Formats: sequence, C-alpha cells, structure tokens
Amino acid sequence: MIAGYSAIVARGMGVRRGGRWLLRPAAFGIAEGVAGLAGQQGAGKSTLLATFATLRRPHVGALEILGEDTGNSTGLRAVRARIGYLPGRFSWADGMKVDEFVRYAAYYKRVREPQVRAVLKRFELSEAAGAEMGLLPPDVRLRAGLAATCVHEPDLVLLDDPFAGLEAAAAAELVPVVRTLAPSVVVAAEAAGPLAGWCDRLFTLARGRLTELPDAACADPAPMGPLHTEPAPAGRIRAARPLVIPVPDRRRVARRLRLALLTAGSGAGV
Ligand SMILES: Nc1ncnc2c1ncn2[C@@H]1O[C@H](COP(=O)(O)OP(=O)(O)OP(=O)(O)O)[C@@H](O)[C@H]1O
Repeated sequence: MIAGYSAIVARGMGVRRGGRWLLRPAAFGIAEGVAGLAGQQGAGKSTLLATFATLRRPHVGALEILGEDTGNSTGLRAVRARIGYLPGRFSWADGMKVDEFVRYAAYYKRVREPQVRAVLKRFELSEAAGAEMGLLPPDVRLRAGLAATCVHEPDLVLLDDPFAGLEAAAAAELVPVVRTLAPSVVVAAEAAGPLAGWCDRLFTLARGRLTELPDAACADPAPMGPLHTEPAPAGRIRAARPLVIPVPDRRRVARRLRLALLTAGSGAGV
C-alpha cells in the first residue's frame, strides 16, 4: 500500500541494464522517513537510485517523484531541484578542498554563499573547509559529501552506499545525521544488516525483484513477496521531523581531522 503522500511512486516501472532486468516491472511507493535498499554487488542498487534521481529513465512504466511525473520535461525540471543525490564514489572531488566542493554543488543548485557557510557549519565542516577531500578521514569526507548533497535543502535524498569503507563506530555516529537530512531519505548498502534497526523501511533488491522486509528492526529478517501497492494522490510530502543535524561528538571529528591532516603532511598519506 502506498502512503497518502509518497516521495517515490512507481507504477509498472521496470529498469534494465546490460541486457537484463535489474528491476522487473513493479508498483511500489516510498513515503517519508528513511528507506534502506540492500542488494549484493551488481544487483542494480546504483542504477535504481540513479533512476530515482532522474538521471536514468525507467525502461517501462511510470515514475513519480515528489508528486511530479518524471516522464514529462516540466515534471523533471520541477523535481530535480528538490532531489539530493550522492553517488557511491565521488573520487573526482579528491583534489578539491571541502569548501570548493560544497560551493561547486551550490553553484549548480543556485544556492547563495550564506547557505554554503550555513551548511558547512551544520555538518561541522568549518574546521575542515580548507582541507583536500582526498586527505579527509572517511567519515569527515562523507560529511562533506552530505553537505554538498543537501546544500539546497532537498525534499528527497538518495545515498548510494554511504557507509562503505567506514568503521562501524563512525557509521553509527552518522546514522542520526542521515536520518535527518530530508523528509525522505533512501540509503543503499550491500547488506541489510547495517541498515536494520534504524531505517523505517527496509527493501532488498535481488534478481530483479524489490522486496520489503517485514520488520526493519529485525537483524536478519526473512523476505516477503513482491510489494502490492495502489496509486497515491500527487502532492508534496510533509516534513517527517525537524531538519536538525545532531552532532554526536564534534571533538572526536575534529581530532580525527587533525590527525589525518598531520599524517598527510608527514607524507604518509591517509
Ligand atoms: N556501464 C554498464 N554497461 C552495461 N551494463 C552495466 C553497466 N554498469 C552496470 N551494468 C550492469 O548493471 C548491473 C547493476 O549495476 P549497479 O551498479 O546498478 O549495481 P549495484 O547493485 O549498485 O552494484 P555495486 O554495488 O557493484 O555498484 C551490473 O551487474 C551490470 O550487469
């Protein structure tokens, strides 16, 4: 069943790549809150997220994002400004400083300087602003990625495997940050385990089928059958919770950053 106001509504949507179905035609809805998307390497998570980000078109069927039909150019234009998408790898940014990276995103999102400064502060990046992205510890680097993704205060945020390469403790510290990025957040990961217990809904993608797990709080839940859904009315989604970024331990982040920069300065690399 699709909630009254859904961030993502797919109707008979199918996604193909490399000559096979990554998502067989299906109907489903993802409303406000955090949805986890787990699937093995090559299952099609990145392709599906890129489709939600409107970078790719579905092979068949219709996709509505934030109440806009992505099948027409007016809907596409309207919705793109309201999406924040962080791909799995953004190593192309490694040579940029944190503030350059966030400003670059802000330029394309038509966001002004005060908002850039505000987002750097909001993600506890003021101290790291002049540091090169490639030299940052993974968690601070992810914060920079999240800042660039959210500089325009999107309504829907799509994160492709954001915790890859992070230690469990660092990932756990960032969970409350991820939960409050936007009214609707979709987070992909290779396994359901790291997503269980804090996502509001948990899906798996395997062999072209998207399946919702019965209980996201359960550590190793058994998959259910394909989703059964019905059309939802168009319209903006409501804010799920206040968009406040909790910072669990800012001194620890600053310490890690200083250590990384010192190590980089000594020529040892990070
Ligand atoms: N450039 C490409 N050309 C053709 N087929 C591709 C291409 N990139 C990916 N594919 C196909 O799409 C499938 C899904 O890739 P995708 O990156 O979406 O999966 P994923 O679940 O995100 O995996 P990963 O975690 O490895 O990124 C791959 O298994 C491959 O068959």
